[in-house]
Amino acid sequence: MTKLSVNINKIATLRNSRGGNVPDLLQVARDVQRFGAQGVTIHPRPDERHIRYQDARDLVNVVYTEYNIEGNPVDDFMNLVLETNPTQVTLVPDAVDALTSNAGWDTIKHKGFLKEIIQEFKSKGIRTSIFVDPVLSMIEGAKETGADRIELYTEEYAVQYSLGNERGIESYVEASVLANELGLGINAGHDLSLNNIEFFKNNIPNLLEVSIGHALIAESLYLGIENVVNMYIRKMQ
Ligand SMILES: CC(=O)[C@@H](O)[C@H](O)COP(=O)(O)O
Ligand SMILES: NCC(=O)COP(=O)(O)O
Repeated sequence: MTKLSVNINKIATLRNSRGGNVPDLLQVARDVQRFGAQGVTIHPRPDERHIRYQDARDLVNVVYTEYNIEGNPVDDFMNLVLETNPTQVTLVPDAVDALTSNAGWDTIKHKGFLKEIIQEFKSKGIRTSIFVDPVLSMIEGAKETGADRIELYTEEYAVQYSLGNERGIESYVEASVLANELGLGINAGHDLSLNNIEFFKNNIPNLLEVSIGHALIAESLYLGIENVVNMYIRKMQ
């Protein structure tokens, strides 16, 4: 079964825009789990533009499904993850000023760095995932880092699918076949949506988790968040 982990970054974006607590991030986290989501994802960035570090702490007692914290492993992020002890940490090579995540790790160039960090998280019982492009050498490098899983960076898939090019899935299928052979778990995320999720899910062998936020929250403005969560779950059955 492919688990849906709802990324609630954009709930925090809306909340922060007025400085108060509307929408209530913790209540949305409770509700998406009640609606059937099997996980909650956050991506606290150094500038705390949406998710604040305190949100990550507050969510520890709210998330009873799978808690996934994503981010660039700078010292503050490392300390936050070790303090909150989530189900999973997903390492993302984001620049501090990046508008959003826009690249996977070079798992060959950064193998030593990643190995050390991953070992530290694993020693605390935290499942580790690294954000990668669907490039075979990067998948092989990911295995060398000792990561439990990869998260396939799906922006390019989403772009190609939106242009009607279903062949955009091919590199992701090849990467997934290799990951399965290497014993790496497969997660995926970035720009997945109600429009493209079914084709992706049906073509990726042993896809364990998708983390979806931006499109899901936007779609919920029209269709309602409970309805949208269940639409994703039905499309992945
Ligand atoms: C790694 C990934 O693709 C998501 O975490 C994405 O970075 C969401 O971040 P924003 O919500 O800041 O765009
Ligand atoms: N890891 C991807 C994620 O958490 C959400 O990405 P997006 O759906 O906001 O593009």
